[in-house]
Amino acid sequence: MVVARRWIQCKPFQGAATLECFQLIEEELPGLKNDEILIEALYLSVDPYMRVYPIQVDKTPIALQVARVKESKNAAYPVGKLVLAMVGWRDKTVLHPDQFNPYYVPRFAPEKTISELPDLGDFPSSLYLGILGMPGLSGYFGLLRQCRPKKGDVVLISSAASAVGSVAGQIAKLKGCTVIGSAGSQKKIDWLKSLGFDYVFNYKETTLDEALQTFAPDGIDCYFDNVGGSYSQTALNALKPRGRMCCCGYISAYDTLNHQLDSMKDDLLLKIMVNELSVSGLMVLSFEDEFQEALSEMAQWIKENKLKYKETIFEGFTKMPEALLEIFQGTAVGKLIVKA
Ligand SMILES: NC(=O)C1=CN([C@@H]2O[C@H](COP(=O)(O)OP(=O)(O)OC[C@H]3O[C@@H](n4cnc5c(N)ncnc54)[C@H](OP(=O)(O)O)[C@@H]3O)[C@@H](O)[C@H]2O)C=CC1
Ligand SMILES: CCCCCC(=O)/C=C/[C@@H]1[C@@H](C/C=C\CCCC(=O)O)[C@@H](O)C[C@H]1O
Repeated sequence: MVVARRWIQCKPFQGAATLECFQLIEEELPGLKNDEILIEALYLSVDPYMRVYPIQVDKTPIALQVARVKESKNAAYPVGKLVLAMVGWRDKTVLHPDQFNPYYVPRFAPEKTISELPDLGDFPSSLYLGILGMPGLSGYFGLLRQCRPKKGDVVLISSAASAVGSVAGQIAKLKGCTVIGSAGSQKKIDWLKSLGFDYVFNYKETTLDEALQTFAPDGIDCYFDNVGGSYSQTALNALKPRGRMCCCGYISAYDTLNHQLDSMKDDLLLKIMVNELSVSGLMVLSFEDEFQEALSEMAQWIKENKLKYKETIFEGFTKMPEALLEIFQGTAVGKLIVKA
């Protein structure tokens, strides 16, 4: 008989989570059926998103773990094999390696519970939960694909000492950027300096406004957001024209909520992040080099009656103010023109 332990959330979150919200329980595991395996956790990831993830399995919060096969009735999973398993806060689990992931949500969790460890060479297996796992990949793709840093750019990273932020900031350095990072303790500040961050500050002692006045008086080119809220509003305001922002996290809010994010459903940054929205500002003169090509294409569409137009023409130069007011009264259809 194998006894497993798992944590359950025994009380609802009401504001900041407390230890009393969790209870450790024991349960006897069933014997293995054909093709099943018994795995034992070696390392479990602890991630901010666990506080708000919409699914628990029998009240057990989500977690990815590095686990070792302890018993097996599946030739493909011999005893001793290491796997990544999204089985939650459990120390031992009996499962079929191909089972559907009970924590599955499209875009948020994979369909399968078990996945292979990446074949990357001789690294401690715990790294596959951090820098060589989801957090590291978040820093990598969030910075390179969404911030798109260029050599010489000024890049701001919030929660810069976090698993995600520390990767994003180091990659920004590798790309030749000037990197500003914030964190909440001197120990983290010292670590960031050792990583080569150009400027670091403790956001609990220095406001972002003050830090940017000193470190980036001309503004920033990229902002890698891990925190949301007023910090991110300030960072947004500091972005230069055509600056880029990655909405990666909103940790300033997770532990202030009841279990779900519903109470923040209209928050712009949260919606952009969770729905992975691409939002871009436009000032059309930025496309001036392409105007001739665009006008030729539209002229051809008009000739082919594929693109149509309307005009509302006010007669006489003296009608300018009346025409402008008309725009906001909105009764005229089509482009407003004054025939002088
Ligand atoms: N979009 C995605 O796919 C992913 C997004 N993320 C997000 O990245 C961010 C970092 O995650 P991860 O690296 O795993 O985190 P870590 O657990 O490594 O670090 C979290 C840090 O966040 C800071 N923090 C905690 N509470 C607050 C608060 N109320 N206000 C401001 N900062 C706070 C603390 O550092 P300090 O206060 O010292 O800065 C804490 O150490 C999170 O927002 C997370 O949701 C993570 C993984 C994937
Ligand atoms: C707003 C929740 C946290 C978002 C940032 C983050 O840490 C993402 C982590 C993902 C995670 C999905 C997490 C939560 C999505 C639930 C949001 C909701 O609408 O309820 C998972 O996909 C692994 C990390 O990439």
